[in-house]
Order: sequence, then structure tokens, then C-alpha cells
Amino acid sequence: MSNKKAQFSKHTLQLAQKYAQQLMQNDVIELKSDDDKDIKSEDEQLNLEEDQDEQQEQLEEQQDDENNDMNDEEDQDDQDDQDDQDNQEDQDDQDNQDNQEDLDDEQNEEDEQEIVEEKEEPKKQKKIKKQQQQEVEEQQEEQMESFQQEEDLNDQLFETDLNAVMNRINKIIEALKQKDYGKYSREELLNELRKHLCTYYGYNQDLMSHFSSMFKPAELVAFLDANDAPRPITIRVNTLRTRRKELAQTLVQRGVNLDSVGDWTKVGLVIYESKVPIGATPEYLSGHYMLQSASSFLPVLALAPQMNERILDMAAAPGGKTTYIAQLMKNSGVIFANDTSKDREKALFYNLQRMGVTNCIVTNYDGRKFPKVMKNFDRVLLDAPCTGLGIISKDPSIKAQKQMRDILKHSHLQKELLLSAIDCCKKGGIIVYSTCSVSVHENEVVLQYALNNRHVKIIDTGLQVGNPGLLKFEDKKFHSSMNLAKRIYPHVHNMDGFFYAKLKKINHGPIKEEIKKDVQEPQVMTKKMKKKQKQLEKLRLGEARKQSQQQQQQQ
Ligand SMILES: C[S@@+](CC[C@H](N)C(=O)[O-])C[C@H]1O[C@@H](n2cnc3c(N)ncnc32)[C@H](O)[C@@H]1O
Repeated sequence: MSNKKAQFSKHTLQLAQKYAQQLMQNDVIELKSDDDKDIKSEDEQLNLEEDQDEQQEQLEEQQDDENNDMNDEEDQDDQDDQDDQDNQEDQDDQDNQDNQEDLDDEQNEEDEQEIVEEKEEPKKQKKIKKQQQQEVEEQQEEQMESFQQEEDLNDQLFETDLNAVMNRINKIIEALKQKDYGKYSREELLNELRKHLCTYYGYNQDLMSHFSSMFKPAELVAFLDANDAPRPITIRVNTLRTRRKELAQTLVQRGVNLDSVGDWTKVGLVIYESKVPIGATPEYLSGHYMLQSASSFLPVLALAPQMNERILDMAAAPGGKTTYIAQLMKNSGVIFANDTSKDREKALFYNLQRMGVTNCIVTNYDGRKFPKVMKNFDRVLLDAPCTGLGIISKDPSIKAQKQMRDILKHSHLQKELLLSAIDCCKKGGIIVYSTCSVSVHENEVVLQYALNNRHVKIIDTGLQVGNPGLLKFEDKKFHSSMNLAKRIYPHVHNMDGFFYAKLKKINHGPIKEEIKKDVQEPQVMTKKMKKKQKQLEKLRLGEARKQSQQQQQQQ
């Protein structure tokens, strides 16, 4: 604004100067004409000049005045403008203020509205949330109901299906018993039975075929039922630390309902129910007992370790049987507790410590190589690695996972380990072979292999617990002494399935190849074959005697 004002004043001044000059020029012209006409004197001329000066002065004054006026005017204008502007600004300010006030009022109203709304908002949101939650819950409930209905229906169908399957199983078993096969052949019925048993109990076909060749149909069903039922919990009292009566009393005080396992053991207790975790009582932690299935007492009892003997436990971890051997030896003599698994040996160390075993040396060899490490043990226990077909109730995954090839693989390793265990034993010493499997390939077949390859015989275990070992299976026939071996079945003994046999070592070394071939896995025998077998056995014994005489002479 001030620049514009300055420009305007300059322009006005220039116009005023121009106007004054024009006026002067007009006068001069007029004067000149007077000179020409009247020829005036120098005084006049001087007066004229003075007059002109005066006029000039006056003009300049006038001009100044005008300028001043103009400036004043301009200033006035400016002032007016300014005033106007100020007024306008004031007005604007006023307007603005008014507007602002209006706005403020509006804003206030809005704010008030918002505050009210804000106050109401959480309530609203809460309400909405609650409604939404209710809707979701209702939907979920509906879904659950429909799931439940579906599940119930499935269960009903499944149950009806399974009931139908079980009905059919029972009918087939009855038909086989009565030899009334109807329009089917016996083989067809057996095939159908196996298929239904797999469906009902959840086994793979391979395993079911193996079991169905071991048991008659009705017994097979009893065996499968027992595998689906839990076995009673049993503990073994550690007589290195306490006595059975004492421990029983303490546990009863803790709220444990118990009883003795049976007449055949003085250290077993069966636990019916307990208010405390049996694997975490102060008595357990201080090694007064071992949680152990009753059937696994049996191989140690059959081994019958004596004080001050040298014993090898070839596959010992986690030490259930080693600690029992130490207890029977009252920590005398020495036990070599070997296992190929370093990981499992950690548990073995822990158990030896907990149970207070002090006569044990732990080694970590492949049992098959142990004869190269040490020999001449008084007794050797081989509690062999196996498929676990006797402990399906503890590990039902076995039903679907284990196949015939697993059984045969284990059988192969067991044969090698048993020969090795025999080789580690002194002549006249005792070897106990055991597994927690009921399969024939892991038991009788392995023992027969040992009979065929080493100078050993099966002897009585001295225990009444268990069914006799099998004398034949499928196309295999076993040595008549195989009935001295013992089989524990879950459906018969209400214990984990188990196998144990006691061998006496007659002599060192392998049996000669020609003798071995003829006695290996005998087939169905005619009178002639039986006669030949007797001759071969005589030969075998003679051979053993000869070898032992030679060794005695050498010594
Ligand atoms: C049935 S468990 C032994 C259980 C043990 N006797 C007890 O009562 O606590 C079989 C053991 O054999 C071991 N084993 C497997 N192969 C072996 C081998 N070639 N030599 C030695 N031990 C082996 C396994 O690591 C396993 O600990």
C-alpha cells in the first residue's frame, strides 16, 4: 500500500510541474509579443525579470502548496484508505470475530455434542460388542451343537459299524469252532476273520497274520482284548535299602492301595490305586523300589545269581534287571552292565545310583563284540532288544507300525547276540535269554538257532510262571526241550507278554557244520528221521565230550 502511495505522489508531482511550465511558457510568449510590439526599457525588463522570478517563486510555492495539498490529499486519501481499510479490517475483524464467535458457538455445540457422544460412545460400543459377542457365542454354540450331533452320529455309526464287525467276528469264530462253514471254505472264513480283526482292533494285516498263526481264533480275540486293557502297575522292593513289609506300610500311609504280586515273588507289590504319583514319592526317589512289570522279574529269578559271582548283563539299560541282580547278590561279586546305547545308559547310571548298587561296572559295547572284550562269566543275562509285541497295552503304536520284516530283523540280531552271550559264558555257566515279545521268530526260533550252533542245552527255569515254549510253529519244529522255556501272555497271566529261557553251556566253541545242517529246524519227522536225529544228537554230544577232553588235556 505505501509503495503504491509513493508512486501516485510522484506522478502527481510530475503533472503539476508540467502544468506550471506550460503556464510559464504561455506568459513568456505573451511577454515576447509585448517586447516586439512596445520595445520596453531595461528597468522594465529587470522588473519583468523580477516579476517573473516572483511569479516563479509564487508558482513554486503554489506548486509546493499544491504538492503539499496533493500529498495531504494523498495522505488523506491514504489515511482514508487506511481508515477505510482499518475500518474494513475492523469490520472484518468484527465480522471475523462474529464469525469466529459463531464458529466457536458451533464448535462448542459440536464439542458439547461430542462430549455427550464421547460419554455415550463407550456405552454404545460396549453394547455393540456385547451384541457381537453374543452373536458369535450363539454361532459357536450352534456350530458346537452341530459338530456334537455329527460326532454323535459318527460315533453311533462307528459303534454300529464296530458292533456289526464284532458280531461278524463272533459268528465266524463260532462257525470255525463248529466246523460249519456254510457257503464259504475254512480258508475264506479265516481270511475274513483276519480282515475284521484288523478293523476292530487297529492292527496291520502283516502282524495280524503272524498272531493268527500263533493262536486259535477264540484265543486270538482274548489276546487282542488283553492288549487293549491296561496292566496293573507293579513295583519291585529294593532289599538293598528296605524290606517289603516296611515299604508297604509307608506307602499305605501315603494313600496307596496295594497287595503282593503273587506267591512266586517276595519283592513284588501290585498297586491298585494311589493318591500320590508312584514314580515321585520320597521312597521312590531314595531308591526303595523300582517301577517294573512283574514279568520282567522272571528272567532274573531264572538267572539265579549267587553271591560273589561274575555276571554279565549284555543289554542292561535302563537297569531294571541289573539292579535286581545286584540286590540278589547283596552287592557282592561284580556285574558288568553293558549296553550299546549311550543315551539309555544315562538312565542306567541314574538307577544304579538311586538303588544303591555298588558292585556294577558299566560298559558300552555292541554285545556281538563282547566276547573279544571279556569272557568266562559265571552267568550271562541277555534281555534282548525286541519288537515289544508283548507290551502293546503300554505302546499301542506297535499295532500299526511293526511288521513281519521288523520281527525278522530283530530275530537276526537276537541270534547273533545269543551266540555272543554263550561265548562270553564259562563252560557249565548259565545263560538266560529273554524278550518282551511273544513272536515265535524272536524266541523259539532264536533258541533253536543257539541249540544248532553252540554246545548248550535248555534247562528248567525253576519257576512255574508261564506257559511252555512252543514245539512247533508253521513249518518249523523245535527241540523237545523248548517246552522248558516260558511264555507269559497278557490274556493268560495279566502281565506284559514275555519270553524267558535258561540255557546251560556244555562246552566252548561252535558246533561242527555237518552236524548242524541235519538238526537245524527239523521238519515233520518220520520214524526214520527221528532215528537219524537221535544218532546225530549222540554224535553231537560225543563231539562235545571229545572237545572238552582235548581242552582238559591242553590245560
Ligand atoms: C529290552 S532292553 C533292555 C532292558 C534292560 N535289561 C532292563 O531290564 O532295564 C534292550 C536293550 O538292548 C540294547 N541293545 C540294542 N542292541 C544292542 C547291542 N547290539 N548290544 C548291546 N545292547 C544292545 C538297547 O539299547 C536296549 O537298552
